[in-house]
Amino acid sequence: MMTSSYLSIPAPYQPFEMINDPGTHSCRYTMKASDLTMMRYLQDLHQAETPAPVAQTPKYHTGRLPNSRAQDGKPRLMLMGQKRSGKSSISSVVFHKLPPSETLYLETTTHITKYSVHSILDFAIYDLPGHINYLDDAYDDEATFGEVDAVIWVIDAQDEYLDAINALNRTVLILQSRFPTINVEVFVHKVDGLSEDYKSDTFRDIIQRVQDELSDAGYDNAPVSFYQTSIFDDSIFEAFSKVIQKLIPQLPTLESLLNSLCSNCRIEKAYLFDVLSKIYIATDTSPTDIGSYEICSGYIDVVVDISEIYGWDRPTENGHTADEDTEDGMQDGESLITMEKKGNNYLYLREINKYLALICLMGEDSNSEKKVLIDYNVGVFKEALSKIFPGA
Ligand SMILES: Nc1nc2c(ncn2[C@@H]2O[C@H](COP(=O)(O)OP(=O)(O)OP(=O)(O)O)[C@@H](O)[C@H]2O)c(=O)[nH]1
Repeated sequence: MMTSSYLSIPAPYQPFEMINDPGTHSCRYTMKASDLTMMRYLQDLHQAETPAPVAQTPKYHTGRLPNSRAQDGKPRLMLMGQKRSGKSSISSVVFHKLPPSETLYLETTTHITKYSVHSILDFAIYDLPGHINYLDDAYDDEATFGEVDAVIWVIDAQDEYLDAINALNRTVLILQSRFPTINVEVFVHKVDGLSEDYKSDTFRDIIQRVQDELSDAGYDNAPVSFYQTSIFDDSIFEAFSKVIQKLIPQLPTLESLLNSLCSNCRIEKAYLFDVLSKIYIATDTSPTDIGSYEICSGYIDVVVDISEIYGWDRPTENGHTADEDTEDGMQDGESLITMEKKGNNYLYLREINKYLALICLMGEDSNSEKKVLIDYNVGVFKEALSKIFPGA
């Protein structure tokens, strides 16, 4: 991979495309329909901010956070599962950047541990000790689950998992009867040590056992999803991204903005990343594959490392920077990287605000000569985001 990375270069703000006119041997500038489409999105945003009401009840609640007693819009997630299934390792790797190999030395969790994540969407993760049965009569369900938006149930796929499934089934049935709005996210974890065949057999078996139990109890449409995860690759970040996305009320708006950006700028895939956690809070609706996520997340690692050396203070809300010597015009970090093996393809990164970065895998016909136009459309996208997340 050859890099042509130019961090810290201010993005030109150019709404026009230069068109060569062969008849007159002259150039003219024209505003493209694509720009107008993005403009229209921007103008419609005040309506788009709240998802349109749907006739049928959605399968998942999409961020209205019905359990939040505090009404602060902050999602609360709970990590549950048998002891040694990998709960603390997951939160340490994803949110504290602990190298996966060092999770070997993590001590058993003895009390509920809270991790607060400060991002575009502040959220809290509670790590529950695996040896305590919270469904026991000694525990108050309302106090434990009353404010939770999603339960992440971790199953160790390398271990005997029948007990874990029984405990999960009991929990899901109680949640369905008492807290039906809580999303249950099952992480079939530690799949790194399994052969491909055994991995997919185990995954299918776990899904089947949970679904059978649910449909026997009459809950055919329970909000339960399954993921194969491991802390030794990007699968844990991908799974967490999908869990968090379900709790973002603005997701439909973000997706339609990204779709529009992709079609107007011939982008193959666009991700909106929370830079520090490497969780993507939205992507366009074209099919996702772990390969493109891995390329983008690797790119973020490189950019974060370089920014630690060459970065600058971002302007605060009143437009001043903590370090007033910062050059004028350096508002957004941006970077391009060329992937030699993939012909003309390149990756485009643009900082959106102090938490978010947009990363795009550009399509074949979107060569870097069109960068001015892409910059312009990304500028419009960024403006739209500042309306969706005011104050970010
Ligand atoms: N192979 C493999 N091992 C993992 C993975 N995730 C965690 N582990 C290992 O699993 C062991 C238990 O991990 P913990 O995170 O302490 O488990 P826990 O669920 O928090 O355990 P309790 O605190 O007892 O509830 C550690 O030795 C980790 O290194 C994974 O994805 N793959």
